[in-house]
Amino acid sequence: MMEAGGSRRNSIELVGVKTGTAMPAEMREALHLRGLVPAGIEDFGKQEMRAFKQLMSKTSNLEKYEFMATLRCMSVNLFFRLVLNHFKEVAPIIYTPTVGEACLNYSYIYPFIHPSKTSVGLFITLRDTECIDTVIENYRNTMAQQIDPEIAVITDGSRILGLGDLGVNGMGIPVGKLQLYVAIAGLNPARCLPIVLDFGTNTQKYLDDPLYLGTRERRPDDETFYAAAGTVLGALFREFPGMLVQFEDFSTDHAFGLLDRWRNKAMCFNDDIQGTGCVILGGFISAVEQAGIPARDQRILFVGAGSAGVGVAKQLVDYLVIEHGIPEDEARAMFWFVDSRGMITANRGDRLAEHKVYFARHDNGDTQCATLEDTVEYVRPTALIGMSTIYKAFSEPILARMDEMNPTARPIIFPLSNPETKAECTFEEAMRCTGNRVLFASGTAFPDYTVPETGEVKVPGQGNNMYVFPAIGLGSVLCKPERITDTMVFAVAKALAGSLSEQERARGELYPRIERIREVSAGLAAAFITQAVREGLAKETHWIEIVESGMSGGEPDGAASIGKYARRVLGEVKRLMWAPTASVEQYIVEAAATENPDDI
Ligand SMILES: O=C([O-])CC(=O)C(=O)O
Ligand SMILES: [Mg+2]
Repeated sequence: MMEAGGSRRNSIELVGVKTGTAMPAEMREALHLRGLVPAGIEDFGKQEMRAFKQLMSKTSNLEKYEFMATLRCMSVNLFFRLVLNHFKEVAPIIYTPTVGEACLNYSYIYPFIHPSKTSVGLFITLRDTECIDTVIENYRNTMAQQIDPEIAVITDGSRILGLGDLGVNGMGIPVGKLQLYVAIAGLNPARCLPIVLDFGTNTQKYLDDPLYLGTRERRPDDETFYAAAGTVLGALFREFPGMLVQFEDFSTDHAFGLLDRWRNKAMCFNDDIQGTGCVILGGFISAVEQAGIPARDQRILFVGAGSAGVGVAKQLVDYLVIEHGIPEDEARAMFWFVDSRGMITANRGDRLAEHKVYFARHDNGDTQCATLEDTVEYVRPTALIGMSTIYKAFSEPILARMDEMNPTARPIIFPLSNPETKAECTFEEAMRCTGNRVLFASGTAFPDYTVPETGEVKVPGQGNNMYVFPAIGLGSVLCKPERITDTMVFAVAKALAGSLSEQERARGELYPRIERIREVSAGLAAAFITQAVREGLAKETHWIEIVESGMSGGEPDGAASIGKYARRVLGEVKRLMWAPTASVEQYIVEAAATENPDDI
């Protein structure tokens, strides 16, 4: 096994380097390392402890992010063991909120070391789209063993979180999302492809910044954008048939435009529209169940009327119609919106953007509310949903009013803007101002809150799409639906609400504890696959058989039985999820079998 010479020897050396302090004695001998490395021979657990200690010793979150990014280049295996085994601490570093800070600084912290092959993503400029086949060929040549990617997360950096147009710096988002795909959904890291469409930026600061890494020009017009994006997507779907594309953080119009153009043609979804909608719906279902008033008595005030907010509200309407039998007109009348000009009404005097018309109020008579405060007094909401990216828009007086106005029902307050610097309020504020009664979900991660009087620790719900996109993606990658339908996404939202444990429910939580996210995601993926099979859209016949074997027992039809069918699928989903290798011996066997140990 240890003979030297040629690429075999190189491969063994690489394995040796990758195992680091875990390198077995005979490998050290064979590689002539006697005297060159410390004596201690460790297992992976020890390495993980040391890495975690080093990580935690960094004082700023950005330093922690950089540490993780470097670790990822050095050992995929160690990186993911750290993420998986310390998810609660590490997720906010590699993902939101720190990833936002990392994107803002992307051009400054870009590493000097060459990234490991698996972390290579695609940076595609407008010029590159003219020779897209070469770009894909180049990517292929970097891939070990020529395995095709099974998922791409793609952005053009034009609307990164709530931070705006960051251009190429937005690459941190597809990278971070895919790291969560591996940790949460067990996708193989070697088969994940982050892509940024570097078509320029309209942010002058970057155009003027000598260290900006992207294309130094303004963004193209719509026609050029759609043609160029179409060239890239067409090539990706052609070259990697069966690959899932997740659209991420495109400016709102393009997000909807791309989704409309591709959703019926290929396996794709938009995380900010469908993923965010799904996770909010899941949390909302749980909140409505716990609020203490009938669903149809909810009065829901949305703050921020971008198309994402409106899209989310429409999903809530569908839910109220389908699950609570409320007629659509009545369900729609349970919603109010506030934008920068105040409450959205049909007679406000301005021309409403197309997407706002559906929810514009017609029953306000002469009343117009110019501010959120006025609208709250007028609507007397039971639920306040923030998608405004306005920091502290839910001021303490507004939160206190939500408490006073809802003496019997528990107020629902969802500050969903992201990252923390854009959040409408914090968990601590919402708890304090509502006598700890709030049913809370935020877009960013907030710390736990200890109730001063009782010492009870309250855990904030994180209505972040990380609860669902990994499951939608995993489900898609496994059963390969011809397309991803709203009803498949709806099945995931319902399964998410259904995934709360007895204790979580008793504590008034709206989402399962983050530590359980991998297990929960497997269940959600199973619900997705089951629904895809039921809709006749799953192309992997393997799943059709498994789902049908579960259905053949004569169980009742209908959405409520999805969970039951899904359980039969769950075992198979779990079996197929990737996990980092825990034993050094196994790792060496795997690494020796691959051309490129960087990938494991
Ligand atoms: O990345 C996140 O944390 C959630 C998300 O998709 C966004 O805010 O665009
Ligand atoms: Mg996003």
